[in-house]
Amino acid sequence: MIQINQVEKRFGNVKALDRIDMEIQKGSIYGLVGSNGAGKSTLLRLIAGVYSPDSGSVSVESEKIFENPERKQRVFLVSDEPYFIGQYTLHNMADFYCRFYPKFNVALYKELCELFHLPADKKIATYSKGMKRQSAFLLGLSTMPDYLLLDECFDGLDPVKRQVVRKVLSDAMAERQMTAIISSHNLRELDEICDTVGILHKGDLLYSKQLDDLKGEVHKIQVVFSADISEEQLARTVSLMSYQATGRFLTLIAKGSLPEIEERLDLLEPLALEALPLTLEEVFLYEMEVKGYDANVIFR
Ligand SMILES: Nc1ncnc2c1ncn2[C@@H]1O[C@H](COP(=O)(O)OP(=O)(O)OP(=O)(O)O)[C@@H](O)[C@H]1O
Repeated sequence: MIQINQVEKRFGNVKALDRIDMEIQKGSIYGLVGSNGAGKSTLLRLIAGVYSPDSGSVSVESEKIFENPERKQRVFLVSDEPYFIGQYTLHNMADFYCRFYPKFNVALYKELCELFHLPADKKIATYSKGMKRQSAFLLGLSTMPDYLLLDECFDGLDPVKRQVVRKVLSDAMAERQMTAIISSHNLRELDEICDTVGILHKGDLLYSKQLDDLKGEVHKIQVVFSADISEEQLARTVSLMSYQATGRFLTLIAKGSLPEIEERLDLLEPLALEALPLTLEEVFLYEMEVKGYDANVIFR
């Protein structure tokens, strides 16, 4: 498990992280979302032990990570700007990593090269941006980390490659309880991959929750009543997050368990009632609006 307690990190007079508390369970795929400058890379670098916090603590399996070579061996950070040596091919990079990571898994590396269809004998400098990101990901995974930190490395991957990444990550989790943290600007990209999501905004962790819990808590319901029902009346009936009316045809977003919401709305004798699925993006949007944040600022 990764434990982050009251972590603060400043760069000069910029407070990149402001007393963050967070726990990331072993074996989970945690999505870290936030706009530019929210503090995602800083947080990942603190977890990887690249930075030390100005105050608070970052622990991996109950030991502080900074200046802890043994713990650092178990964490691998794939940077948002992956670094490859000058004229190296992917195979050259794999040989390089082999020297520094005793657990580097050559069989897995070769399997991943085939899965991603990467020309491993060509210079990485000639690869596209997406190919470089895939290369950094597969090299990182081949070092067999217990904790793989991925800084925006899926942004811009096509849907087929995202599926491959998802499968490879879930295999690693099933086989050896690997934990992954993926940062992104894009909730949609994380929806399919992650089981837990946290939102960072201007150095604050606004939210951290398991997706199943989150999606089970917020519901979109279309309902038609025979009589006029006011917003106030609805708000007294259910925990109303949003409300739109077109005549007597209402679309509401409500919080709570779905059977309970439906039962309560039934008391108002609707002519028709239907619950519709919400995307993760919509759920966050409503949650953030209720908390008084402008979701358009957070997710752009
Ligand atoms: N090495 C540094 N020196 C000075 N300021 C920094 C440094 N690293 C980060 N910052 C500042 O800390 C804040 C958080 O930056 P960070 O890179 O963690 O955000 P981010 O969420 O990863 O952003 P992006 O999505 O744009 O990559 C920003 O205001 C940034 O300018």
